[in-house]
Formats: sequence, C-alpha cells, structure tokens
Amino acid sequence: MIPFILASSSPRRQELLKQVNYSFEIITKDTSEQVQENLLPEKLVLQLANRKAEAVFDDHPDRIVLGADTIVAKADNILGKPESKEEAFQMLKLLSGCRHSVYTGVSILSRDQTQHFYQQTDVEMYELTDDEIMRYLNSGEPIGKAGSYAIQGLGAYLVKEIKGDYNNVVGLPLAKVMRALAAYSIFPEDKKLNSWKE
Ligand SMILES: Cc1cn([C@H]2C[C@H](O)[C@@H](COP(=O)(O)OP(=O)(O)OP(=O)(O)O)O2)c(=O)[nH]c1=O
Repeated sequence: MIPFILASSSPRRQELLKQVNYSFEIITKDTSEQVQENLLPEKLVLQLANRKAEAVFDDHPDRIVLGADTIVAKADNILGKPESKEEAFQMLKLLSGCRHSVYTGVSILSRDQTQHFYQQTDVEMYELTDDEIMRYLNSGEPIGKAGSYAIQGLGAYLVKEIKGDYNNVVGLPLAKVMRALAAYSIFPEDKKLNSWKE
C-alpha cells in the first residue's frame, strides 16, 4: 500500500486518520489564507483545502495528496483561528447560546483523478458567562482552533447539541474521506481488522 500525503499540520486530522489505520505521510507547505471577501463558507473551505493540497501536489505529482480546511460560520460571520486572546473571547461571545455551522473542505489530488467535497455540521452552544469564557481561554485550548474551541477537548463543556458528523467539527469528515480514498485502492490492510477470516 502506497501511503498518501496528508498536506496538513493539524494534529487532529492526523489522529483521525490514524484511528482508522491509514498509512500516510505528512508533508506541508505554507499557503496564504487570504480569500476574496463575501465568499460562501463552503466555497471558502474548498478553495483553501485545494490551495493546501495543490502546493504539495506540485512537488509530488506522482502521489495522492489530501488537503483540508475547517472554518466556523455564524450568519455572515466567518471565524477562523483566533490571532489573540481578545479575538478568541469575541468569537466565543458570538457563539454563546447560539447555533453555528462548522464547514470542512477536502481536496484530494492525484494524477488520475481529483476529488473536492465539503461537509457541514451544525452546532449549538450553551449560553456562556464571561467568566466561563475566560476560564476556557486560560486553558490555552482555543489557540489554533477555528471558532476558538475544540469539541474534542475541554470545549465539550460548551457544546449543547450537534447535528451531523462529529469528526467534521474536529477537522476532517472521516466517513466522506474514507469513502473518497476507497476509490484509490488504498483501504487500510490492517490484519487486525480482518482477522475473522483467518
Ligand atoms: C471547531 C473545531 C476546530 N478544530 C481545529 C481543526 C483544525 O486543526 C483547526 C482549523 O484550522 P485549519 O486552518 O483548517 O487547519 P490547521 O491550521 O490546523 O492545519 P493545516 O492548515 O496545516 O491543515 O481547528 C478542532 O480541533 N476542534 C474543533 O472543535
């Protein structure tokens, strides 16, 4: 099995793919996160995911390369990763007591085929007091997380309900990704998974 390239430095994406025994190697390249204004969230994540995948694919045109991007959207507000504690506070204040959507775009490039897709998961947060937000910020967890929270960590405390794929909120719509990768015959061959045949 030839490992594919994960063009992402996100530890969450790496964990999710390890969880299902995929063989992959991580190669990343810095790309700009600048996009034109007023882009729909789904278009935005697709554009950024494709940019990340393309930058690596250009150097490795004979490989399968997967890029992804996650953002949080509430009405017209698009929330990426916070650049400061103050910005993280504002984001959580905006999300408090409301519903928002998490979008992850995925781009899988190879010489033979190209696949682009996105997934949307709707999340409702509990009403948060300023004190709760401050205590959460002090944990340091919001750094590097779209929307300033991590559902898989202490951020679980903030989330009342979700509708859709949980893994998509963490950073990768795993079911869709596995189904897309099945097209390349690189399904995990872990003996433990098919030991019932022996
Ligand atoms: C909403 C949410 C986001 N996140 C994370 C997933 C992503 O790592 C991050 C969004 O940032 P991204 O820009 O999508 O990814 P990244 O900068 O971490 O990695 P790379 O650009 O190299 O691919 O937010 C969580 O871990 N948990 C959550 O609940």
